[in-house]
Amino acid sequence: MDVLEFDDVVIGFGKGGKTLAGVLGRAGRRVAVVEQSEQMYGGTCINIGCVPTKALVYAAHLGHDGDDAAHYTDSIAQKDALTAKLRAANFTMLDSVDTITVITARAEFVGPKRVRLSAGTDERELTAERFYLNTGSLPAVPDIPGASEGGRVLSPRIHTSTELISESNLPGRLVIVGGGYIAYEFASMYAAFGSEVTVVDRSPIPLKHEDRDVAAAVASALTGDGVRFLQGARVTGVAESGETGVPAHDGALAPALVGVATASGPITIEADAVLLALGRSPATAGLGLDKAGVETDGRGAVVVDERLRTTAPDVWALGDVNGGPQHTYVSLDDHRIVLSQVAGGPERTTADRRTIPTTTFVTPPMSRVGLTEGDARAQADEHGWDVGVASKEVAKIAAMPRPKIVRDPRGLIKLVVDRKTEAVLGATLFCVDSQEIVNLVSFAMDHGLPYTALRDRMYTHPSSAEALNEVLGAIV
Ligand SMILES: Cc1cc2nc3c(=O)[nH]c(=O)nc-3n(C[C@H](O)[C@H](O)[C@H](O)COP(=O)(O)OP(=O)(O)OC[C@H]3O[C@@H](n4cnc5c(N)ncnc54)[C@H](O)[C@@H]3O)c2cc1C
Ligand SMILES: NC(=O)c1ccc[n+]([C@@H]2O[C@H](COP(=O)([O-])OP(=O)(O)OC[C@H]3O[C@@H](n4cnc5c(N)ncnc54)[C@H](O)[C@@H]3O)[C@@H](O)[C@H]2O)c1
Repeated sequence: MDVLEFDDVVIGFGKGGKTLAGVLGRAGRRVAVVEQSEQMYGGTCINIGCVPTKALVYAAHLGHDGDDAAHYTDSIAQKDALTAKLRAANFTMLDSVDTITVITARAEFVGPKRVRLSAGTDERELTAERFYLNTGSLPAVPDIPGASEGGRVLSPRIHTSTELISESNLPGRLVIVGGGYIAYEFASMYAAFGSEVTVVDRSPIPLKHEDRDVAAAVASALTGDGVRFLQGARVTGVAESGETGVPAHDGALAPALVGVATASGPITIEADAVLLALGRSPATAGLGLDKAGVETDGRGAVVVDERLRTTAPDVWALGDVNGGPQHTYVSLDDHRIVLSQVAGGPERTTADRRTIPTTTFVTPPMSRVGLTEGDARAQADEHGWDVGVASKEVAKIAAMPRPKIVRDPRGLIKLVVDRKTEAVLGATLFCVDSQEIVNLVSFAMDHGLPYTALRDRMYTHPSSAEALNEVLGAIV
C-alpha cells in the first residue's frame, strides 16, 4: 500500500483547519488536507451552515412577483449557486499552493501518527509529523418513534437542517423540534418564506437562557410573523398520514402526522416537513481516535487542553470536534491558538478569550455578549458588582432612526454594567444590525473599556451603533 508522507495533516476541511493549512502551506510546509466529500470543500459553514442559511434568511425577506413556492424554489437555486462558487474558491485557495495537497477521502487513524484514507475501494495511508483534527459535528438524531431510529430518519418528511435546505419545495406546514439556534433561525426564515411553522420545544419557557423581557420580545416578534410555539412540549411520534387516510397535501408525499405531548394533553399536527433541530454532536465516530491515543469525552468530543492539544503528542483539535462553542469564528480562533504553537509568535490559549459574542439570525437578529441581567444579578455579591441596567424598546430609541429607515423597528436593546467600575458586564441586542453592534460591545468588554466610552463615542449616522449613545445614557 502507498504511504504518503507530509509535514502536517489536517483532517476535515473546516474553518480552523483550512486556514491553518493555508498558512503552513504558504510557509513551505508539505500539508495534506483530507476531506471526505467534494461537496464539503470549505466545510459546514459555507456549504450547509452559516452562509446558505443566512442567504436564505435574506432571500426570505425580498419582495417577489410570483407565488411563495416559486420564490422559495428560486431562492434555493440561488443559494446552491452561491455555495458552489464558495466551494470552488475554497478548493482553489488551498489547491493553488504548491505544497498543499487536498485529498478527497475519509480518514481513520490506524495507529499513532498513521492514517488510512478510504475513497471508494481505493485505500492509502499517510504519516506526518503533526495532525490537526477538524472534523466538525453532525446533527443529533435521537430515536423518535416513526421519525428516527439509530441516528437515521425514517421518512422523507423528516429532515435535519442539511436536508431541509436542499429541498426545493417550500413546505406548506413545517414542524420544528427544538428550541436553540437552528430552531429559531429556521422558524423565522420559513415563516418569512410563507410556511406555517410550529416550534415544539421541550423547555417550558422560550429562550430559557435569556432574560424574560428579551425572550418575550423575540417570541412576540416571531409569533407576529406567524410562528406558533408549543413550550413544554414533546414529540411522541410521527406517522405517515397515508396510513390513516388523510389525503396528500402536495401530491407527492402524504403529510406526516406529528404526535405532540403538551401540558394540556396530546395533540396531532399535520406537517409537510419536520425539522429536527436538537443540537449537533462532535464528529468523532469512525476516526479511530483510540488507535492514535486521542481521548474523547462522554459527548464524543475530543479532549483538549487550553492550547487545543489532544491527549496524543503532536495532535491538535480545532472547531466543533473539540466540544467548544459551535460557531465558525470560534473554529477560526482555534486556528490562531494552534498556529501560535506550531509557527511561533505570541502564545495564545482559549483562556485569552474573554467574551464570545453570538448572534441568532432571526429577524431582526438577536445578539448577545457577556451576561444577561439575571446572571449578573445572581453573581453580583460574589464579584461585588453594583449592577446597573439600561433597556429600551428599539421603536422608542429616538436617536436610532436606522430600524425605522429599513422598516423594522422591532426589538429591544439592553446593556448590563457594574456601576462601581463602569465595566460592561453584558449586552443583549435584539434589533436590526445587531450582528454588527455586538462586536463593538464585545471589543469594549475585552479591552476593559468603561461603558461611558461606548456611551460618549461619536458614531456614524444613521447607524444602529448610535443607539448606544442613548441607551447607555439611561443606566439605572
Ligand atoms: C444550519 C447551520 C447554521 C449555522 N449558522 C452559523 C452562523 O450563522 N454563524 C456561526 O458562526 N456558526 C453557524 N453554524 C455553526 C458552524 O457552521 C460550525 O460551528 C462550523 O462550521 C464548524 O466548523 P469546523 O471548523 O468545526 O468544521 P466543519 O466546517 O464542520 O468541517 C468539518 C469537515 O470535516 C469533514 N470530515 C468529517 N469527518 C471526516 C473524516 N473522517 N475524514 C475526512 N473528512 C472528514 C466533513 O465532511 C466537514 O467538511 C451553523 C451550523 C449549522 C448546521
Ligand atoms: N447563528 C449561529 O451562530 C448558529 C446558527 C445555527 C447553528 N449554530 C450552531 O449549531 C449548533 C446546532 O444548533 P441546534 O439549534 O441544533 O442546537 P442547540 O444546542 O442550539 O439547540 C438544541 C435544542 O434541542 C433541544 N433538545 C436537545 N435534545 C433534545 C431531545 N432529545 N428532545 C427534545 N429537545 C431536545 C435543546 O433543549 C435545545 O433547545 C449549535 O450548537 C449552534 O452553536 C450556530
